[in-house]
Amino acid sequence: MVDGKPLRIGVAGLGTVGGGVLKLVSANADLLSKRTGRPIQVVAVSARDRSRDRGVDLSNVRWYEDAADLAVDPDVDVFVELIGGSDGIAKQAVEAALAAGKHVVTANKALLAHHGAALATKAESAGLTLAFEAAVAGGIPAIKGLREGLAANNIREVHGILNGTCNYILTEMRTTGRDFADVLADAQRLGYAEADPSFDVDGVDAAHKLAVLTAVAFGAHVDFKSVHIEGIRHVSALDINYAQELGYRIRLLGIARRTEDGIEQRVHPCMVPITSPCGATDGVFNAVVADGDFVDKVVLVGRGAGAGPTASAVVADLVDIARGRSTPTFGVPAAALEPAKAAPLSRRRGRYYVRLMVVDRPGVIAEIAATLRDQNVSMEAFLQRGRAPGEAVPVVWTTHDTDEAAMQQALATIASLDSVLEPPRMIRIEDF
Ligand SMILES: NC(=O)c1ccc[n+]([C@@H]2O[C@H](COP(=O)([O-])OP(=O)(O)OC[C@H]3O[C@@H](n4cnc5c(N)ncnc54)[C@H](O)[C@@H]3O)[C@@H](O)[C@H]2O)c1
Ligand SMILES: N[C@@H](CCO)C(=O)O
Ligand code: NA
Repeated sequence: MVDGKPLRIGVAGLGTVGGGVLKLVSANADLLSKRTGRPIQVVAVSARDRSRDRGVDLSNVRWYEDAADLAVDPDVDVFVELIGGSDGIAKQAVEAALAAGKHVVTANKALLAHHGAALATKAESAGLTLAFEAAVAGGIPAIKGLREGLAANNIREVHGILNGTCNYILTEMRTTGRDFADVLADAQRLGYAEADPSFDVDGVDAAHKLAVLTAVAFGAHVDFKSVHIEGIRHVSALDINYAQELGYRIRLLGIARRTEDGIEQRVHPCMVPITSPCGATDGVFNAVVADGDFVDKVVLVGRGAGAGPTASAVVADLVDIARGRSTPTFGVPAAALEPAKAAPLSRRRGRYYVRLMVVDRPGVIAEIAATLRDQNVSMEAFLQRGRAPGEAVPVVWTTHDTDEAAMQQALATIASLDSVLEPPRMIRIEDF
């Protein structure tokens, strides 16, 4: 219902994203009002540090020490949760807002990954909107793109670069040779990283987003616990250089696919062709690639983190609410979401890159080749550069299509060989 009355917003959390939302709502006030037929006004906020200058005049805005009190303010129409965390105050305040009849907009993928289905049920049964465009792939309209734009399709697969911090780190390591810790500190300074950056580099943040994206893509229950998760801590400069030589980029990807066994969900470093959509997406940019049965492949690329892009997504959700538009939270009503059925990663069939550090002595390669033969793993390319008799040298190969289970078995055997000095580094190759 659009009646020209202001849409009254309460914002909890005024950090990177909250600050960005305040700025956007103020800077583009006229535009938003023209587009929705009513002003969007921030009337209340809750934040830890009242004295901090956020570059926006908050003198006429109500302050709350406790976000849960803001959530039930009778003069707030929409509660915007930008605090973060899967439980604690964020969950408590969102639940309080829904119970008090407020629409909720959140950027909190951790909350949605753990409690998305339950919160959607609460919102829908009260006729309220729970919106979260900012939670997945920052400024990219990935949720709306899938849920509204591709609503006519059976989605076969969705994959993408879902963590800006990791893509920024991998890009900077390749293009500048800087080391991991140094680039991560940069990403934190730029407002890309999570409060606990291990969520970024260990793949957990991308897995939160993938679980939410999967639910929207397939109309299935959010099933975070079934996501296979590996992060980027083990990706070395050596691997990044070998990837380049082989025609690939290393990306942390989230991949969700419908298979005969159920829905496969995985987050791990991948090698993808340099010219593929994900291979060509550098820096803090994210990419989301969806494959629908009628539309075929659709690619969305944009900034995945940072104040401006994330605020853009939060406010787009506010525009929907101001216009009175509503869509089932995950594309189908919460009661009709398909029960989670997870396909195991052991059923993956595909190509692999492997790097070993071995003692440079005769017979080592023959031992490795014998292990691969025993597991029916077929080598595609093999690289060994330079000689350093008696010392550690890298040995790299790629495989033809191989079963994950066979690959894991071969790697376990290879890891136990005396001549292999470090745990084997394996990166899955995806020829998207
Ligand atoms: N930074 C990004 O690029 C980005 C992008 C998409 C989504 N997100 C998500 O947005 C949310 C916020 O992220 P951020 O980067 O702005 O984090 P941030 O740490 O910069 O901001 C969070 C703010 O919440 C405040 N806060 C903490 N506890 C509070 C409480 N009890 N009451 C009120 N305020 C409280 C903190 O003081 C802080 O200012 C998180 O869920 C995050 O995952 C962030
Ligand atoms: N830490 C997240 C923020 C965006 O959700 C990232 O780097 O992608
Ligand atoms: Na988004």
